[in-house]
Amino acid sequence: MATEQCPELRYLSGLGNSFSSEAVPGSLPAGQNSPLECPMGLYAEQLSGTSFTTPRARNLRTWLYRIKPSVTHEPFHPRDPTNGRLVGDFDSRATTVATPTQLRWRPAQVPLHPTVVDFIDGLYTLCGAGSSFLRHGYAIHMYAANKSMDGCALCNADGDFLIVPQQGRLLITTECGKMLVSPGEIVVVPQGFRFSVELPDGPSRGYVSEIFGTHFQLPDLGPIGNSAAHMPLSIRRLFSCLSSANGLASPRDFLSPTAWFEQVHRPGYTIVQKYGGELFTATQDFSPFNVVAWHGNYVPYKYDLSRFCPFNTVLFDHADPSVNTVLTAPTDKPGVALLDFVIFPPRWLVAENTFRPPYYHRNCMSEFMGLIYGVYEAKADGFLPGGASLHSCMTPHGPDTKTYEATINSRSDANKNEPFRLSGTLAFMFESSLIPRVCQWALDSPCRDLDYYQCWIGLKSHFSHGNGNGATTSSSSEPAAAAGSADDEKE
Ligand SMILES: O=C(O)Cc1cc(O)ccc1O
Ligand SMILES: [Fe+2]
Repeated sequence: MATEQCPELRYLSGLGNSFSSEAVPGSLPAGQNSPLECPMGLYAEQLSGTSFTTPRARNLRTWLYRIKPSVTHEPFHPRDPTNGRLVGDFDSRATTVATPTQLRWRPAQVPLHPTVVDFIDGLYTLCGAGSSFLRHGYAIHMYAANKSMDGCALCNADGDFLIVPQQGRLLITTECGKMLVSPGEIVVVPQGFRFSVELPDGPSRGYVSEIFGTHFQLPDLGPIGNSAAHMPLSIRRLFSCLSSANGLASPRDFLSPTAWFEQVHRPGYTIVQKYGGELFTATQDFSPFNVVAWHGNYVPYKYDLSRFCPFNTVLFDHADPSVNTVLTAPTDKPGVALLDFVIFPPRWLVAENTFRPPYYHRNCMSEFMGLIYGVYEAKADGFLPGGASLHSCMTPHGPDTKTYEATINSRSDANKNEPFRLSGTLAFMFESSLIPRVCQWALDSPCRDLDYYQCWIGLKSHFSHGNGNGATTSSSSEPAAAAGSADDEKE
């Protein structure tokens, strides 16, 4: 359905807010959640995103006022045909393997007519860790689809979906209302919401991260938000625009839907329940999008990544990518994420005497990357929009040979320290403290770039010792000439 046919697309602004929305004035009960009789004869139903006993600051739940309750359906059965490429439990060796190899995939071909694939059948897992049953872990999926879901809704009992469309818009109908999500935006559909995905542009593909047992939140701003807190008041006044808790993603740019419902008799309407990574179906004779009013703080939301206010170094050295975390799903360990969603948006690079592309590194966290458009700053070749890469725990990675050589060769340019605007690019990373196991079908995929390692093989030694004889010793008493000249340039 095109947007022009959706004048009802209106949003509520703010992340973590308690919202109220009614599609018909007067349909929301006043002053209580479950009156003896709800306005207009509606049923009250609570959807809990956290345990009843979760402390108030993190407690998430929404009250839905609907024409018929969700429970009115036939029994669940394993779905036939099953998708077969979804995993919710990575502790089993049946479908996944451990590999420290650097992995990269070319973009998946979106199925072509006459093959028809909707969002449910087009969704496949690449890797993940932990278990949806144990409420700890995550899965990384991708989707490639060419047909709107019709007569069915998906309900993910396993976790929250963070969907990153790369090609084609998604018109997502949820029990809270509708959202239109374009490439360059992301959408979060929390655990348990029934939703249906239409493809107004036809062929579509994108990335999905799924988290088990927790929810996304904004990262703390720490010294970014409090940067002037320790300064004298007079200075703080001067910098008043910088001293409040701003920067990165702002809560008001997160948009949630407004109540929308349909009252239709739909025999054979199918609820597809993703439960433990497996799909089950149950039929009912009405649309699940029958919520006339709702209130609460457990809601789907979308976010336009161009609203993100990136931070970076303004003098020297390369900031760690965590500086541009959009959303984080925490673990119980402070500062250690179950899954961070980080972006590499268009921005100014201004660091002086600095290797500006990402550094070479090995990370105790595991990094899955995707590219929405443009060229990623560490990969001159081979990492394409719609493609993906995985560098697991302690697997070395960094700029490809072409990027390294181009950067190093620019050291003699007169303008090497000039500000440079990185434009027309949007990459992202799902970064996790849990080590992923990789699905066998992802390793065997025709999209797998088996030559990925070659992008670093050409990196040659630039080591120059000064005495020209090429002999190497375990230590040197000579000062390093290159380091000395670098220091000279600093001030
Ligand atoms: O590996 C990557 O490309 C992601 C990344 C980017 C960066 O600027 C610094 C560290 C890092 O892991
Ligand atoms: Fe990295």
